[in-house]
Amino acid sequence: MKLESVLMSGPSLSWVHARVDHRVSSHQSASRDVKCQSKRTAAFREARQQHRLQASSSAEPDELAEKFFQGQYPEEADLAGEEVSLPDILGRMEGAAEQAEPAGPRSDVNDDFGWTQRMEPERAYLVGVQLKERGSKNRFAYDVHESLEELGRLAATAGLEVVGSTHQQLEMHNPKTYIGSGKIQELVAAVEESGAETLVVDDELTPGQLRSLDEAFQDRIRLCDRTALILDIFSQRAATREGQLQVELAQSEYQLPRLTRMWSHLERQAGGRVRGMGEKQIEVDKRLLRSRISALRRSIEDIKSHRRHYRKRRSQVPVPVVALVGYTNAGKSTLLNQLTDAGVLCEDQLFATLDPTTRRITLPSGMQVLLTDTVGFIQKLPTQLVAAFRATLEEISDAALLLHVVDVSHSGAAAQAETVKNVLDDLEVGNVPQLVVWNKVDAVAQPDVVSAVAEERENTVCVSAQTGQGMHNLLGAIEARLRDLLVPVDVLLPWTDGSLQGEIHKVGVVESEEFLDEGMQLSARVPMSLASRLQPMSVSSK
Ligand SMILES: Nc1nc2c(ncn2[C@@H]2O[C@H](COP(=O)(O)OP(=O)(O)OP(=O)(O)O)[C@@H](O)[C@H]2O)c(=O)[nH]1
Ligand SMILES: [Mg+2]
Repeated sequence: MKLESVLMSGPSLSWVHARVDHRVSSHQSASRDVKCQSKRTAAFREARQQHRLQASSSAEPDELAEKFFQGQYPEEADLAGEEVSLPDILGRMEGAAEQAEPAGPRSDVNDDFGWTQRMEPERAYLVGVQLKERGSKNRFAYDVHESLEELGRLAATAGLEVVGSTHQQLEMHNPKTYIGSGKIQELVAAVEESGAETLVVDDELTPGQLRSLDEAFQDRIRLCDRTALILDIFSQRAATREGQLQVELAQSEYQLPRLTRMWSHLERQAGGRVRGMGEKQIEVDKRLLRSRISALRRSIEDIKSHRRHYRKRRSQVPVPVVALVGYTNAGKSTLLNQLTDAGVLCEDQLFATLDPTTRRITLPSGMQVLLTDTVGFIQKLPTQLVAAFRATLEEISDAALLLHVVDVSHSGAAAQAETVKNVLDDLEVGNVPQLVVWNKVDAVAQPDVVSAVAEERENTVCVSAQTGQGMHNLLGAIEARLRDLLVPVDVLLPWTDGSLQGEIHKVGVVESEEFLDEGMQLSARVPMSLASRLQPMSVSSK
């Protein structure tokens, strides 16, 4: 009943997601990063209210709420009528929590509700796997050190403090335990020694791997994988309604196969006396989560059709769209700001931009284009997010040209560019024409050499979005590329064929339109493929 109300209440679902990860070592979970505080405070308020209604007389509502908040679920109240009483479960949990409480005092603060939360960031330990090279396919494979460094930046963005890391070289990820089973005890010891409360794994774990690692750590730490971390960052940052819905959908899909964890631990704590309850509850939760997923899909579809309508109107204005795409932190927003007065937030942080901003710019000849900033990509991008952002990235598929921004000063620039290429292919926009922008040329050791290499390559320009170097060149290149892509046509479209007119507006630049008795006469610049289809209607060929 409670979970249902939480699930249906939308925004707090990310809190449910957090709860899935909560351990019985609940005093540790109280140290979750402060960024989550507002969501958690809301959850707490709700919990407390519900407890006032539900709690048995044997426990103070506040005490119950605090336990609930620390990952000791309020639904336990629902179990009261079953084989084990609520105070019994709470007592057992209390024992477990005491045992698990980390040694040493840490500074705590009181919030409005009188419960305590530590201000220090949660400490995280990172673990990754270096897959052994297998043939030329891995030409752009990420080095595990780079990947862990990136994971550390993601962790920091999410508000964690990295206290250590390790990796292992393997032919493939161990399907049961992620790292080699022989390495696990070593990892457990290293994590314990580091004092970390969270283990962050550099890949997406399968539900089975998650379970095995959980068991190896005996629920003493919070486990988090790269996907959960990225989803968490997205949920903290999504600003528009659509962005929030998309992230929530991605999180729900991620949680669905992993729900077992939150109930199996309850069974363990109750010493098996509530066996069967967990399973029953998992089924209920899964059903609720599935219906939430359907509701989210419907809401997103509604917004999408609104946007389609808006884009249709916009496409009637003959201004081509140029979309900035690239790896996260490549400098896309800085470039947009340099070319316009958009004032978009640029930060030396991953995923600074989640929601697209569009501005009009004028090219040297006076031709106008719309420049759109988009969300950055990252290696091992969660599949749920690729799917979720397919809608937002429709903007990209409508673009006449993609500016692929590459941070050329980054040691992994080639691998990052390859990742972007693969994601664009996944999104089925790999064949939209592109101009490659090598950014941050001010930060490379030999800018002249880099510029010379860029000049030799097709469709590549070198710039510094920060200093403004190369901007004039870039604008010229955008214009040349757009003109290249469009060919002039003069056509007479019969009134019986209305759809072609819309298509010309959508993908080309209309220069003039005249309504005649026989049809519409139109001068435009359109892509080559459309120009050849329009050939039979060409005025000059009549
Ligand atoms: N040295 C140097 N730094 C740059 C340049 N362009 C951007 N940066 C810095 O790189 C960091 C990331 O820039 P953003 O513009 O936020 O990058 P982004 O591609 O929009 O990143 P996301 O929105 O996270 O995907 C910021 O700290 C910028 O100041 C450049 O030309 N030179
Ligand atoms: Mg940005």
